[in-house]
Amino acid sequence: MPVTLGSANLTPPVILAPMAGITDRPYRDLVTRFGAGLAVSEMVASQEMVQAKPGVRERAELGVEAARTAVQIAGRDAGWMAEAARRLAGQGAAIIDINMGCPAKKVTNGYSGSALMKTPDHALRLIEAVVAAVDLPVTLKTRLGWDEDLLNAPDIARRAESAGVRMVTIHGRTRCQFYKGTADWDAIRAVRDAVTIPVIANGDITDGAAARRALEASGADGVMVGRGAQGKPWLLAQIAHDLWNTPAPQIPRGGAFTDMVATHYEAMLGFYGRDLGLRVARKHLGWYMDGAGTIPALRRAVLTGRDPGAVLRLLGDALASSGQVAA
Ligand SMILES: Cc1cc2nc3c(=O)[nH]c(=O)nc-3n(C[C@H](O)[C@H](O)[C@H](O)COP(=O)(O)O)c2cc1C
Repeated sequence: MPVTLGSANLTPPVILAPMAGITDRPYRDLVTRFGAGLAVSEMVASQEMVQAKPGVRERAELGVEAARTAVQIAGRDAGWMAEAARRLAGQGAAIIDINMGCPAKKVTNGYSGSALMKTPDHALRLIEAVVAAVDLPVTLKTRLGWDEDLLNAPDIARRAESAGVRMVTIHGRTRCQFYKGTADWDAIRAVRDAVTIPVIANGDITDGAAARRALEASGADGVMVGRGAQGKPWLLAQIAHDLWNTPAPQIPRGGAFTDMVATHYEAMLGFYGRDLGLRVARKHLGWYMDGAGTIPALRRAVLTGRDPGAVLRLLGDALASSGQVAA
């Protein structure tokens, strides 16, 4: 079970997936406090970060659990990527992760993200530049390939290992699948067989049973969980407990759940400021209320509220009258 990368100890090897607009500092803090092995930041566009474009700095800002934070960088230019990695290392990132999996057209049209899988020689030069730029472990996140005709994740992973990459995470879909269908955990085994570094399986892992099946199918060393943890920041610790009998997380119920949600909400307002904080918070509040079984009218009132103080009061009422809290 132990996975270590330099001074970073990823035990338990259950990792919060990078998710743009979601895995910001307040949420990573919350998930790592429950007991995740590592949390990966949402992707930071390397050039924009180095040029200090508005809004980019906050996304990379490290949380209190910096030792358990990987910062993910995206881009297609080796120079910008290396410089971004250098600066993030200076800010205390424990690990630099390279994005080679994002399927969004606005990213792939610029030949970044998963489009790098179509130009592996170029991708390797970029990886080498990042590895040379920092003393930290560098990791890589890819998909199985661009499409069914180019399933080159094993080859890229093998070359990345030779270039000094210390761990690869594979989302078990191709770029052309986007998020459709189901993740193919069996296909990740070819990557496991191609390298000696840790391999992490990702895609559609939503509980301990799915994590166990993903590990059996892929032979991977750990799992990465994204959407399944939305509204359930304890899920990664629960998966680790189910698989490796690590301490069970205290899943908050009743007033403790309301307190956790309120604290997360206030952390988002504090981190982003009032207006942007409220916009970002709506996503998380919606997931919490879905999980709590909040009745639609109360849910609507919370999600359309404009005054942050009133939203907090409405949220307390909505959760107090929900099934989860009453249980
Ligand atoms: C809203 C959203 C944003 C995402 N942003 C990123 C990102 O910034 N970098 C990245 O490598 N993957 C990103 N992903 C992909 C996830 O990291 C993960 O690979 C994918 O969601 C599959 O895992 P899951 O089924 O556990 O969610 C994103 C996914 C979602 C749903």
